[in-house]
Amino acid sequence: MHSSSLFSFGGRYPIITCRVSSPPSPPVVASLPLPPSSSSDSLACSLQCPHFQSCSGCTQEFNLHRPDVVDEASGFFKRYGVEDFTFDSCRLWGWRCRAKLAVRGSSDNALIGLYQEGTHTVVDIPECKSHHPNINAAIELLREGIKVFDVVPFDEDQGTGDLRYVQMAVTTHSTNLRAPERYKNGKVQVSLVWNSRNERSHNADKLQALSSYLWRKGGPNSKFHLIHSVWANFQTSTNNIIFGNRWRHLLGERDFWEHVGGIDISLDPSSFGQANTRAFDSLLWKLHKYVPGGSSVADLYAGAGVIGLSLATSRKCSSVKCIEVNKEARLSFEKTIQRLPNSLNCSISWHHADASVNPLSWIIGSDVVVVDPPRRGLDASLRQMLESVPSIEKRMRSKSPSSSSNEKEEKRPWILRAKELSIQAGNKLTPEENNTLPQRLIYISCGWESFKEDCKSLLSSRAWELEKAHGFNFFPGTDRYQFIETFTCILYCKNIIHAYFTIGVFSIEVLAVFKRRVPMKKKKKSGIRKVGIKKVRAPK
Ligand SMILES: C[S@@+](CC[C@H](N)C(=O)[O-])C[C@H]1O[C@@H](n2cnc3c(N)ncnc32)[C@H](O)[C@@H]1O
Repeated sequence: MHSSSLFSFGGRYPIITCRVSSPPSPPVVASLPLPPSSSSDSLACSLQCPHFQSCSGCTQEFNLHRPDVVDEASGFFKRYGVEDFTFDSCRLWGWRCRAKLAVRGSSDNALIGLYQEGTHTVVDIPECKSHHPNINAAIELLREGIKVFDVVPFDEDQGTGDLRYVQMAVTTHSTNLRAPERYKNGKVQVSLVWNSRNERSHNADKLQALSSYLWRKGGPNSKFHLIHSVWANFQTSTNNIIFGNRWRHLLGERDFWEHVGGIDISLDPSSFGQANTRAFDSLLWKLHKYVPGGSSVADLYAGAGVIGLSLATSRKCSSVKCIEVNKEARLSFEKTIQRLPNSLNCSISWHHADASVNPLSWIIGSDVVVVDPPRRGLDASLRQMLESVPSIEKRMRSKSPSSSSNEKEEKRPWILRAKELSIQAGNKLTPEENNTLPQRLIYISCGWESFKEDCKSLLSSRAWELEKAHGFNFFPGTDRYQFIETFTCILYCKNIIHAYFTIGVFSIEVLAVFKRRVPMKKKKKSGIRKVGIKKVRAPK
């Protein structure tokens, strides 16, 4: 039983609960609207992690439920007319269900963790408080296996060793368990990033031995079933990119299922997955409210299409079009659609395409466009197109129906290429073509700094106005400005010159809803001639 200290903010604030105990803890759903902060709250909601300060993962020790950026966000949205910004503090510990960790050191003393800020020194983090507890348990099992089979951790300077990184992903979706038991009993998919070209390379026997060990000690026939599956990724490059292109499923279940936003989603180890599963689920349910039933939706920066597919199901959309540049995500999309309800009467498509190339072609015919870009924010061409939606619409209206672009044979090569790689699903096979442009834009952002710039730019175009904004504590404890090396490959040269730039990494994920701005009608001239008005000074 985990002792907890519950406290509440009386009066105009609803109850917020925080737990003092270590993870695992049940979901902590708080907020709405913003909770105040006091010194007792900050202590109760503190990280209590032994690795704080040595590990670069977390930078905020206290007040996890209310990161500093929340005040800034609330002020920002108020300036743009949103008075009721809300913040959901979500689960504060044990929230990370997906972690990529470097493996360094020696086989007797493997260091499995993150880099120290601004360095390439790996800090071991066996008791990380952000990790789902079963990730920490799987790391310990891996550490044992490394020792038993003399697996050599990677040496960055020499480019030698066997194991470079490990990705641990937890699925909390076991329907064999009662719902409250599922999170705690999450199973871990382990992906070992192996320093070789393929499974036939010289150190392949160690890979085999290590994965069998993990399965024997943590698989379904062990005392504590911890491991969902084991995968290998092969990477020999000298740059800092974690994964190579070659993946192999070694042991356990091949498919990895999670349940968010009302649907089962399949996530391959190679495709993008949210680290904070429960916070993402909260965001999706909030998002559903802003999409009218029966809408046509364009989901840009779609990954495996989780957002679009959850909307298709819950909002009974007439069409959903997902656009994603990483072709690896396609497989997960294909699996996910197989588990959607048969009754779905929606035209669903996924396109392998760059949203920044001719972005208009992706949003035309949609009522709602959802964008979920990486931390750097929207691609400039997409933002500019969204800003010119009113003028594009005007031009389209003035064209005669016979000259409509839909009736022309499509010749643009980037559209043709994306069509070749697209998947069509759902009962309704062809979307009803029309030339409408979206009335609503929903921006999901993991990059607060870039979001502010995009938001200011969208609003100053006078095409959009802000309707609502919500914040979610996706990465509790991580608010900071981070130094990023610009030329990572030079680390492997002798006379290293490090070049850095800073980016802000904030714990907040923003859901901002924009609606089309209704232009003010020009007043008609009344025909009455204006006569001069003499200003009369008010009597003192
Ligand atoms: C923050 S993730 C969101 C993924 C997805 N919406 C989800 O929640 O699972 C951003 C995604 O955008 C994709 N991406 C990046 N640049 C892109 C571009 N120019 N066009 C299309 N997709 C892009 C990335 O591959 C990544 O999958």
